[in-house]
Amino acid sequence: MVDDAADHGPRTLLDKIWDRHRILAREDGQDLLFIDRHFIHDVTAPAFEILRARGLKPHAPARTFGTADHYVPTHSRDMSAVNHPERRTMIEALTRDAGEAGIEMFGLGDPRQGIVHVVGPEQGLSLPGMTIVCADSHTSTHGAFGALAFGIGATEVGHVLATQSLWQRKPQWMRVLIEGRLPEGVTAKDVVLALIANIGVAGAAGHAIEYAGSTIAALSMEGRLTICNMTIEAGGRAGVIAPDETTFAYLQGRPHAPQGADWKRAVAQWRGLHSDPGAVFSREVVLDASAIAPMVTWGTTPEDASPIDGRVPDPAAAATAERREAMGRALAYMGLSPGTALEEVAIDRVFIGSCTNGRIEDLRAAAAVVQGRKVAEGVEAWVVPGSGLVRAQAEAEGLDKVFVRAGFEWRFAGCSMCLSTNGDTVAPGERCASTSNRNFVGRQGPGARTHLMSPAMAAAAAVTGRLSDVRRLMAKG
Ligand SMILES: CC(C)[C@H](C(=O)O)[C@@H](O)C(=O)O
Ligand code: SF4
Repeated sequence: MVDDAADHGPRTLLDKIWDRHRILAREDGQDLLFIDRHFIHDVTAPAFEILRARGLKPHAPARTFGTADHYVPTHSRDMSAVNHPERRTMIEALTRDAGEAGIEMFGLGDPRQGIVHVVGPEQGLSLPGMTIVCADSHTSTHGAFGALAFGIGATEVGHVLATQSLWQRKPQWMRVLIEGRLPEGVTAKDVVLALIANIGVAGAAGHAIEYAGSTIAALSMEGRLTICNMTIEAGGRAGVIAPDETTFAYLQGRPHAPQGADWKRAVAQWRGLHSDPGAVFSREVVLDASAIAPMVTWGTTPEDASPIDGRVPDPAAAATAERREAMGRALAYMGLSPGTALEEVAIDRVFIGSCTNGRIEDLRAAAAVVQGRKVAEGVEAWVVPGSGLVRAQAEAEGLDKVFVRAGFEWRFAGCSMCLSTNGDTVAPGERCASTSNRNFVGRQGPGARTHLMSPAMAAAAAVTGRLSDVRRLMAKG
């Protein structure tokens, strides 16, 4: 590998990871990077065709891990519940191809199965300093451990499977500094929605983001995963947080984390994974955590987000004609009128889950709001844990009972209604309070209207039947 670190000045975390993984540099500015970890899921299945067509086999199966998530049913764990031929084919093809290649697979029926971005961290497969790829845009999630993690396309999957390397152009490096204490009822999800509302869906285009500051330092590992997960919604290539004691405590003892003497050596090395004082960033954005309120989206991109105590904005007040038109279209799709108080908007469905907010702390936060309350009349509310292990943990804590008693459906792990590729959909015209990451037109089903928010806010919406300020419910106890 090329090691030109010696005579450098202060380096960023990205420089450090990049330099350690660069095998070759090409004149056009692309570098060949060694890839430590490759995740595959049921949508990746066709990539194996690329290999077969060229007579190739996966080069490093032990660095590759698979899970079935996008196409799996969430009302049952039985393969016979997949009554859609295309979905069944995708799951079966992945299972077969992974099996033949000697790739470990967390399939349907495996207690560790779940959404790829929940499973990787949970199993200790995503570690500081690694390069991590997956044919999925939300691979940015794994950057929360201080790894360089990003989504790749189908052809690139073939390249990584065959060579365990990938040609990449180094992104620019942007720092998002978040300082101060989060107010009561405000979570990592609100922070990242506030950031995207601030910089826009293309705000980090061409950049990898390093998140830093006292707010990030105080966040749990799960909160950090939520923030890195949504980096892609700001157009960022990757989101990274320097590893610290919180990171090490989360990883210690996980099945694939180093053990014993290896653990000690690894932690000693990981402590060097941070941007050096004086390292230069191409951009910096600063956010004041104490000024952030619980957020909800009202439009059809994650940028269309406002504090819950606000109103549906008026396109007439938009800065540009283009934005005015986009807002007008979004409000028409969402069935909302400018000036309506967000808290007056009635909802039909609630989805608590996804790789953004389907982890145990998310379910605990939602259950704390739901406890002793009932799902509002006419609302259909679901909890879809991010993995089988999250589901089991929640059951061990009795959270499933809190949800079921309140009238929620308690489902099995998968992507489910985040993208609806498994058939879990929101009906046309219905409005869904969702803890997922994208509120695009038709994302949760044709004509479905998505409002993004935190798990606690989604729980508040479930029990009131409207978009609601969770802080008020918390005050009542
Ligand atoms: C299906 C997959 C390729 C896609 C992604 O890239 O993110 C999906 O996970 C999503 O969230 O839209
Ligand atoms: S939960 Fe949603 S965002 Fe995450 S991988 Fe699945 S479909 Fe994509």
